[in-house]
Amino acid sequence: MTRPRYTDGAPSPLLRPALAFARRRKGQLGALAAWSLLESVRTFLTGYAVARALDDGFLSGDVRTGLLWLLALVAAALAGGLADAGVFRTLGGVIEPLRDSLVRRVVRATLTRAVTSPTPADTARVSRLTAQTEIARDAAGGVLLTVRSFLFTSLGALTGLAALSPRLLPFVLIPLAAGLTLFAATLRPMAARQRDLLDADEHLAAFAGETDRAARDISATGAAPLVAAEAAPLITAEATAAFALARWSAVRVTALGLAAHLPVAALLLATPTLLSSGLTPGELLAALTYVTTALLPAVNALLTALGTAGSRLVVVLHRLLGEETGETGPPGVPAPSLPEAVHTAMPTAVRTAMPTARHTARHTAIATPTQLHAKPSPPALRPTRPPLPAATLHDVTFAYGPDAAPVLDHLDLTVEPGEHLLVVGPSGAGKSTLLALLAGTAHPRHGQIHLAGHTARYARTLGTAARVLVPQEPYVFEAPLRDNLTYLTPDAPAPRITEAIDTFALASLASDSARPLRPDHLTPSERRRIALARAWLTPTPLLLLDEPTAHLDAGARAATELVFASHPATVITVSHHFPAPGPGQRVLLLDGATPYLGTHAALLRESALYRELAAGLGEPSAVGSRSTASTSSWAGGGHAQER
Ligand SMILES: Nc1ncnc2c1ncn2[C@@H]1O[C@H](COP(=O)(O)OP(=O)(O)OP(=O)(O)O)[C@@H](O)[C@H]1O
Repeated sequence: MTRPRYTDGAPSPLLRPALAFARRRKGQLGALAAWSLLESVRTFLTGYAVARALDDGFLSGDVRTGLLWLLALVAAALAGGLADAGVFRTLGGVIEPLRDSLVRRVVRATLTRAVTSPTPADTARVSRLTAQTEIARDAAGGVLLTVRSFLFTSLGALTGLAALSPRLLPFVLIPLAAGLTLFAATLRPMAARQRDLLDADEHLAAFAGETDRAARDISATGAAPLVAAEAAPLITAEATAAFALARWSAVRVTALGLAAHLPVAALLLATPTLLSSGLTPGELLAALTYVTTALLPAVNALLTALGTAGSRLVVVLHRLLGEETGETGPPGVPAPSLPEAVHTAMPTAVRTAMPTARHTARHTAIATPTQLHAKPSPPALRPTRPPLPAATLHDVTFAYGPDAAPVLDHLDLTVEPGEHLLVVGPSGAGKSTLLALLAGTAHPRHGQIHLAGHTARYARTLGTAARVLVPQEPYVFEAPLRDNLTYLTPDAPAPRITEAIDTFALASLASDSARPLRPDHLTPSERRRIALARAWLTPTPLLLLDEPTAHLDAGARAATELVFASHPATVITVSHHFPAPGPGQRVLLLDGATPYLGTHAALLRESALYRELAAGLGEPSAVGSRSTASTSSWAGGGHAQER
């Protein structure tokens, strides 16, 4: 799934709100700095008092002076305690308003979206995001506390080192700077890797959940190999993301070693040189005290806090502030809610070869009968001007297996919105394969397929909002007729369901509304009519019908052809039977080597195979009548390829 790639770790999107917040809280931040300065004093004294106690006191035989400096150490510890109390008291004044501000922003954004968005409001969003503000509050508190502690502890320690002897500074400053630089370099890639891992984990978990729920359907249709094939890349993606994150974690450990441990080693190694150049034992011990009791823990805490709470804070703030601007989903489509994210990873075999039980937020309100006769408006895909083609295939090649001969070979095709395309051809020519590619259940070896501008792979995650496939073997499950019909549109209004039952002559199966259907007791015609009615009930912009009239008697066939002929969606129908192409209606003839696209009349003129099919398999009356009615030129659409 393509999300907008927030460059996690990149401060720019968060910097402005953070600075604005800091400006508003200048007073509290000033108080925090004042208390923290006391912490610097404590750190300063921690080393300085040790040096003086040794050099001026115990090593010079002046025990009293030594004890006085030790007393200063105790006073420093007490001052540190005071500083800690002050810091925690002041911290609340900074962090609580941050939480309040985030909650306000999230609620405002959610309510605004609920009022302005045509899609149903996701009321769970408020509580979900309020929980995220709590995470932001905790993480921000932790990060602020640790960064502040590091800065003021370092200030105290470095001032102390400079006061003891400026020669000590390079032994600490150089490795510290190197370690922190290396750590900073890991922030952005590591945040990105963390996000990758989170994404991969979410996709895999959602896929596993849906697979579990769809287990019955998967086993009923023998779709297990397809599901396994779909799971494999998700598992690989998660493993790859975890390895990448582990590699960056190793770099981070190196950074910690450089910043925190190398100064100790450097000081120990340089001890002879430092002592011989005039440094006193007290000063050396004080330097080691600064490094081991102040700097090392502060650096450790800083890197750990930034690596964990910091990353979490960046991700959560991106989500919260992205929520406010609506930047939480792929560009060009509405932001996905959780059910859609789940639907995204749903096994395709269950989603399209069989309809899914899950109704996603992308489904718009069911069209009324009058709306059905209006111009189609794709329910979830944002309108664009000029309208995008309903479907395009660009240089598409597909074969069942790496060594198999291609079923479709470098096929180009453009289907305009609202167009009704008929696909014909001899058995095995690849008609069902073409529908599978459009539905996203098969993927081309080469070339691109788009539905309303979205790749077929992505479009399939939109479910019925992108397309509905009625396969050759319609799927009916053991449940009452109504459940079977509303499988794709659970909130279909009762009058529409009644209309579907009438239109597809299903009244005999609806007499006992609570009685589950027994799929094995249904005739092929009944199964097909149920699947057609189910598809007809959806407000999908693209219907893919594979042999919709197979097994139907003449009356049902005529009714079906009529109802789909006036359907406002783009309809691509594969049929051995010629359902009387209308004037100007384009027909795609697949015959393996040379697919032809044109009107019925043009194909009759140009293709012997088409004439043969029309004469042998079609309905002579329909073909005959239409052949005189069709006056459009060859390849009338202009976009399609005549090959
Ligand atoms: N799952 C599959 N594995 C391997 N080959 C397949 C598979 N499905 C179809 N084929 C082969 O691909 C070719 C195209 O099949 P497809 O079902 O798309 O043709 P079709 O034109 O729809 O045929 P029909 O009109 O008989 O339904 C055929 O040779 C078929 O045997």
